[in-house]
Amino acid sequence: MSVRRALTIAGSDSGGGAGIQADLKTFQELGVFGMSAVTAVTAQNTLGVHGVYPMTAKAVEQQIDVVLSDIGVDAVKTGMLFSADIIEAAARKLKEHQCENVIVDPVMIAKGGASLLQEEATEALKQVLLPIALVVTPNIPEAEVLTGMSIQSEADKKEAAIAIASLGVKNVLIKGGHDKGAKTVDLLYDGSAFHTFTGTRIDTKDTHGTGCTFSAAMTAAIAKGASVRTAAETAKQFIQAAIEDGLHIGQGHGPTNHWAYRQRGGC
Ligand SMILES: Nc1ncnc2c1ncn2[C@@H]1O[C@H](COP(=O)(O)OP(=O)(O)O)[C@@H](O)[C@H]1O
Ligand SMILES: Cc1ncc(COP(=O)(O)OP(=O)(O)O)c(N)n1
Repeated sequence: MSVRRALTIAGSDSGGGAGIQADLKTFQELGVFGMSAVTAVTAQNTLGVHGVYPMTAKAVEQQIDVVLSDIGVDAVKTGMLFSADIIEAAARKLKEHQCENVIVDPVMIAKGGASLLQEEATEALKQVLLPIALVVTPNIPEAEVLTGMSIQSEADKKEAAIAIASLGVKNVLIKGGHDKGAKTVDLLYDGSAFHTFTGTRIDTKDTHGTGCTFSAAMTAAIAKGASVRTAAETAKQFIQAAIEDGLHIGQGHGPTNHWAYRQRGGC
C-alpha cells in the first residue's frame, strides 16, 4: 500500500499531550506519515497554559504550501488556529490545494481555561473553514459556542449537530467527554442520520489532549481510506485505550497514552 499522509495545522503543546505533538503521535501510531504547520507555540504543561506565541498568517501559509506542493496529503486536521487571520489563510490554502478530507477540531479553550482562539475568530471559523470541512469535531462547550444553544441532553446534542451542519460542513461529531453520565456518548450527524459511539467513562484527571487525540485518530483513519463513520469508531477505540492506560505523569491533568491502542493490537 502507498504511504498515507496527514497534515495537522495546529498549535504546539510543549507538554506533549495535546496540539501538534498529540496529533503527530497519533498519526504515527496509526501508521500514517504526519506533517505539521505550526500556528502558535504554547508554553504548556499538565498544570496549564503559561504562554501563547502565535505565528504570522504568512508563516502558516508557507508551511502548508511547501508540504502540500511537494509531499501531498490524504487528510488534513486543523486544531488551535488562534486568530481570524490564520483561519482565513489556512482555508485559502486548503481550497487552493483542493484538499477534500479536512477535519476541523474547533479548539477554543484549554481545560485550565486559557483561550486558544480569539473570540472574534469564531465567525471566521464558521464562515470560511466549516464550509470546506468534511468533519467538525466540537466538544460540548464548543458546540454551544458554534450554535448559541445550551446543550443539556441528547436531544439538545442532536439539535446542535443539525444547526452546525447548516453552516456547510458535511459531518458533525459532537464529543461527549463533558457529559455527566457513566458513559461517554459521541454523536455523529452525517447530514441525514445520527450514529452514536459509546465508551465507559474513566474516572481520571488525566484527560489532557483527549479532543486533539480523538480528532487526529479520525484524521489518520480517513487518510487510510476509512469512511467517516468507521473513522469515528477507530478514534473512539483509540481514545478509550489511551485514557484507560493513562501514563499519570505531571502534577496536573496528565496526557493520555498514545501507544496504548497499538499495544492492545490495534493499528
Ligand atoms: N473520562 C473519560 N473517559 C472516557 N472517555 C473520555 C473521557 N473524557 C473524554 N473522553 C472521550 O475523549 C474524546 C474527547 O472528548 P472531549 O473530552 O469531549 O474533548 P475535548 O478534549 O476537546 O474537550 C471523546 O471520545 C470522549 O468521549
Ligand atoms: C496547543 C494546544 N492545542 C489544543 C489544545 C486543547 O486540547 P484538547 O484536546 O481540547 O485538550 P484539553 O486542553 O481540553 O486538555 C491545547 N491544550 N493546546
